[in-house]
Amino acid sequence: MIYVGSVFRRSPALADDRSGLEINYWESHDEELLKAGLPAMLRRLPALVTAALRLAWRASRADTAVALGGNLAAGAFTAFGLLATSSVLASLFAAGPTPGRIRAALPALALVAAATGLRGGLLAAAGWAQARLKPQVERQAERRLFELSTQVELTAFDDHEFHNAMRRARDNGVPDTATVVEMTVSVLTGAVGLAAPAVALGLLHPVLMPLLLVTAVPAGWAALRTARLRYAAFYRLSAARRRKFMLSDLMAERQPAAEVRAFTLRGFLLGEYDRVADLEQHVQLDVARRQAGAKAGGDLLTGAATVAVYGALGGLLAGGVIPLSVAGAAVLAIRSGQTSLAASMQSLNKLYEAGLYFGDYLNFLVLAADRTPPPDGAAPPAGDFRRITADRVSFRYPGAAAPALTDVSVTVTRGEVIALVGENGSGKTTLAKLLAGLYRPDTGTIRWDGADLAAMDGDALRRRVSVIAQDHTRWPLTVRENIMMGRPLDEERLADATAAAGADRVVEELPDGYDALLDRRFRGGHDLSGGQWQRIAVARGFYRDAALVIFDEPTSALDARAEHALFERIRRHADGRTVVLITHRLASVRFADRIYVLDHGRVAESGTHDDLLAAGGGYADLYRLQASAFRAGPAPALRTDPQEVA
Ligand SMILES: Nc1ncnc2c1ncn2[C@@H]1O[C@H](COP(=O)(O)OP(=O)(O)OP(=O)(O)O)[C@@H](O)[C@H]1O
Repeated sequence: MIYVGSVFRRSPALADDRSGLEINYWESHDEELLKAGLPAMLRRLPALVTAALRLAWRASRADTAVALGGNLAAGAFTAFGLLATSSVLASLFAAGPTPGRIRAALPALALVAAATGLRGGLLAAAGWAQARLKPQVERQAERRLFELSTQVELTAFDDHEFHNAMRRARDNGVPDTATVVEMTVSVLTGAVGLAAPAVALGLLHPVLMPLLLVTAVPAGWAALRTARLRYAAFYRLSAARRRKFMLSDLMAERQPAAEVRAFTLRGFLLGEYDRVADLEQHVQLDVARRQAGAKAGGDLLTGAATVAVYGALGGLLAGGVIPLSVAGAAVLAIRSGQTSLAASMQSLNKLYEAGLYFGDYLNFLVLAADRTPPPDGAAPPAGDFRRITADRVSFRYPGAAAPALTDVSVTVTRGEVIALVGENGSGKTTLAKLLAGLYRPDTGTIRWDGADLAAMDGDALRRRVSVIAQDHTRWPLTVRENIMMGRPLDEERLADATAAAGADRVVEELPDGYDALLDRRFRGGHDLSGGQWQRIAVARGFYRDAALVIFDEPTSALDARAEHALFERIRRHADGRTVVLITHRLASVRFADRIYVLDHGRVAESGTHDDLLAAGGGYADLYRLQASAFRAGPAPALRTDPQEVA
């Protein structure tokens, strides 16, 4: 079981039903983050703001400068406008006839109007720059993620921790990267919007400044508490949400639709859905209740603080500490400050929350960089290789209890056809992937003409190898793109590869030929049968101009005629390439130059077909069993003792 329970510690009655859908064990360190208090959160902010500004700067210097500069300048005009307002009020409240007082107030009034207009213009420019930043930052973050996800070593995808980190970074981290930048600018805007009236109040009378700040504490506490609760819920549900996505795919996607019906899985799947949805609902209701409590508490305290501030202002006025014009300007400044404060608290709330997801994104970048092979790998030997050797190679998948390969040694000489046979799970595919440089051995070495694969540039090596995987991908692309696989178009080679794989008839029968889109989810898309798809996959292998071609069960879905034609082509070394062939059809490997029989991750036997038959081991046993299927009479019993077979 991957998941361990924790939320039900508080509600044991639900434990039986919902266990297995809880927080993942590798997320336990994040709980520390959730428990962090307000000071810890505020301590986190400078790092967040710095990282966000760096990202924004890299995405667009001009937009970052305008967004920040515009807001700062607008803040200065706010303070200036408030001071000018105080002057206006002082003129209006002065003694004398009304027309004279109005005339005296006009210059200050003009300044207020100019400051307001300029502030509006600056805020509009800053807002536009902020809006332009968002897509640029998101694109940059997403591209970086895809650069790394397509570059990390293949074993990273077998590692649950990495996989989960990648999902979190992709699903939440990337969108929240833009939010972090957006909210950072908003928080800075809010801070300037708060600082401007604070400065204006300080200039009007020093005692007024602290009054504004009194209202900040309760609103800030409520906003941050709400964000923490929401984040806690996200973490508690991350495994459940993934399960729900999987269930959604199983119940509403085309591919499994037939099996859902054939196996009458509907009830089972809906039951699973209810189990996950129950947990989700339980956690969400719990969070909503606690968020409502936090908000109500925050509102109550903010209200009390506001009453206290206005009371204090009244007291100062009554005591003659400040004149009426200053009190009037102070009311406007406090109003303006409170509006900015509310906005910046909301932004702070969002920034903190998005910052946690953004932290996931940053963590993923570090994890992925650790798992990316160094870029300074050596080039594979020039020209065709003469020999590939695997020497006492062992390999264990991440988290697997037993090694998939132990002390395996094989040799592949140029131009040979090498067959890997053995029972299910004996390690054939794993060995083929190691030979192709997709995995690196834990111990032992694989060499191309003496050059160690471990020190070689992975991409350069893989350009020389063609792997037709057993579970090949059905790319939602056109037939042509499915065969070319990113290589440049060469019409003659395309026609050859298609014919060699027996895919020419498939292409002929499609109304759009090579241009047919192989995905029924799109308009005009087509689907192929399993065997037709396999022919396309084999054509892909032939199209690639590779020195080594690895066919992993290339004929499992082919009809007898196509299978025969393909093996004939491989047997005749039609294109002079070296082939590693994995198959369970022993009749088809008789012609191989050498056969390796794998058993529980070890090489149990090796040699030519005749050698192995003469040795009378497991291969001979299985071969006779398969051959008997085409003869009349009962199948021979499988013998476990090789001596007996001989
Ligand atoms: N991604 C993986 N993570 C963990 N274990 C794996 C993974 N892939 C394969 N294994 C395990 O490694 C062992 C060898 O698997 P491999 O796919 O190489 O066998 P195979 O001989 O190709 O089998 P088959 O004939 O069924 O294709 C098996 O025990 C399998 O369960």
